[in-house]
Amino acid sequence: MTTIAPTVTVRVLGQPGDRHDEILSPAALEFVGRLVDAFGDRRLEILKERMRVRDRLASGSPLDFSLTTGRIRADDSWRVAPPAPGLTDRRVEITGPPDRRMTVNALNSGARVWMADFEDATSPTWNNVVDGQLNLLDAIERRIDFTTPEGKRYELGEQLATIVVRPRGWHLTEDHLEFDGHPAPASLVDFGLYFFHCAQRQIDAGHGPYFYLPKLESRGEARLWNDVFVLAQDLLGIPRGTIRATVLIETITAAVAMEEILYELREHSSGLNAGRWDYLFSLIKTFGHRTDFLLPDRAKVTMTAPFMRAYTELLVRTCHKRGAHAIGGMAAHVPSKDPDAHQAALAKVRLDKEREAEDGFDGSWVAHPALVPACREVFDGVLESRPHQIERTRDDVEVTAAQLLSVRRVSAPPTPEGVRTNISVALRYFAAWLRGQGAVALDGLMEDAATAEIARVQIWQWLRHRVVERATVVDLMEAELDSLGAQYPWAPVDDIRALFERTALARELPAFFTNDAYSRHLVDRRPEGDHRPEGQS
Ligand SMILES: CC(=O)SCCNC(=O)CCNC(=O)[C@H](O)C(C)(C)COP(=O)(O)OP(=O)(O)OC[C@H]1O[C@@H](n2cnc3c(N)ncnc32)[C@H](O)[C@@H]1OP(=O)(O)O
Ligand SMILES: O=CC(=O)O
Ligand SMILES: [Mg+2]
Repeated sequence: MTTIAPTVTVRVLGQPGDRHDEILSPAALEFVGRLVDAFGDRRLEILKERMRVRDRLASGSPLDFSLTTGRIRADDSWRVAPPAPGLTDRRVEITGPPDRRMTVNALNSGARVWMADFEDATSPTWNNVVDGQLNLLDAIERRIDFTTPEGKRYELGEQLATIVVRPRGWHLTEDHLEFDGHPAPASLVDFGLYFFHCAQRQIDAGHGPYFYLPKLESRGEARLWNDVFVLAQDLLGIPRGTIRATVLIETITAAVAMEEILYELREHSSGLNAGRWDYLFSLIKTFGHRTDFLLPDRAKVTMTAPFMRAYTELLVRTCHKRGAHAIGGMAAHVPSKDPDAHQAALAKVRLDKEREAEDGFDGSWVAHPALVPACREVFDGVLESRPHQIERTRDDVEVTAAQLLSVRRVSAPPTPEGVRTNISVALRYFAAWLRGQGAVALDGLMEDAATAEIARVQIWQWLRHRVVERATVVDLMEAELDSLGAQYPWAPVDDIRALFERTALARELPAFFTNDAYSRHLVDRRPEGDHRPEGQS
């Protein structure tokens, strides 16, 4: 146990791993402790406010752009900070968890930016969290090169992507670190450890400490992040305004506060990203009880649906009006070893990126190195020698809250195949997540926490509206669990069933499956000081 001046005590409850002490140094923990001390209570208030808003919307309050912040939207004089070094040209951004191989592969991929992800693509086991930080530090120090036992060499090239770290969202805790007896907010752990170790190193290397901020639900959450940035910079003597953060607009309540979110973070903002998968999840979670929000099979809800177009058009307009980058989202198709399937996946990704580039986005996300060239070619075609198209203000775009919510136009009951697919995806993804893998390719699609959330909340919604029989879902679930158990003898089938029952089949819809699964399955509750490997007693 360490005491952090003047009052905060920290306990590291996670089992020690190789070189973890380099990340969990007393000075780094003191720094995180100061952030927790300053902002822990405000985070709790924010979580309560989320519940209040959710209850209000569930009981019929209308969702709209706020009247009280109308002056922020009407004031044409403010802009966000200019693009920071390494973030001017963002035409291709690759995303992925910061595991060691992927860190090297992503940095070498030819993408301009690598979004190193502790949120949707990471299952936050203690090892993944601390090793991820170590990999980032090693990559920045250029000491990450290694050779696998099979003889495959991984080494950083000359032209590397700019690193942008996505810490976990405000809803999660890091239970392996306790400050004054309370689990630490996971956001502050991921942000704080990276900032402490890497901010100055990134500045020295000609870039800076850059972040993606996930799952924000309001302007107040953006203000909280901005205050975290101000204190973090002050504590380390780094000039204010050095940090840059791109906010994912991936909740329906954030969609009606995009401009306010940019405003709160304007000194540190590097734009907005259209996080389409969590956005769909948020729509179903918020309005799933309403029959006019009955969405069809997941595969049928595409980015050309009018309510999704309203969302992306508004995002581009808002960003460019304020001098900020608008970054596109993730097309879920991933490369395949089958040549025909591979070409089909490439064509779908290309189409998605073409629409984004033509709509005015300044760059977009890909999930795999083999997709970088397709995205780059599309944006090269539109941007030519310009680094972005921020000057293309979309004054032609007018989006109302009603358009963002015009789901009824695509509303339809699911097909039997759609039901089976969602059950199968959710269960197989849960199996991977419980094993420590936060992103997987299933049936040619990238699946991560956001896409799996859609799968499970759709099942909940279809049951609630009785467009699917409970007995059918239970039968399909058992059949899928049987095949999962046969294919992967290691899969904890009973845990996966119980997780699905609690998060998809229960009457009340839990806000995130990850809170439940984390506290039951990823938290290592062995007594402090018991450092025997897991499974040995
Ligand atoms: C909704 C959202 O939030 S989207 C953002 C969050 N989600 C993500 O970031 C998912 C990113 N993508 C991935 O994690 C992976 O591409 C997966 C899991 C979907 C597929 O990974 P794999 O099954 O390993 O794919 P595959 O076998 O084709 O990989 C080939 C090589 O490319 C590498 N690779 C694949 N995807 C990535 C990536 N995103 N970043 C870096 N390297 C990658 C693999 O490590 C592998 O390298 P190796 O040959 O040196 O071992
Ligand atoms: O984080 C991205 C998303 O689509 O969700
Ligand atoms: Mg997301």
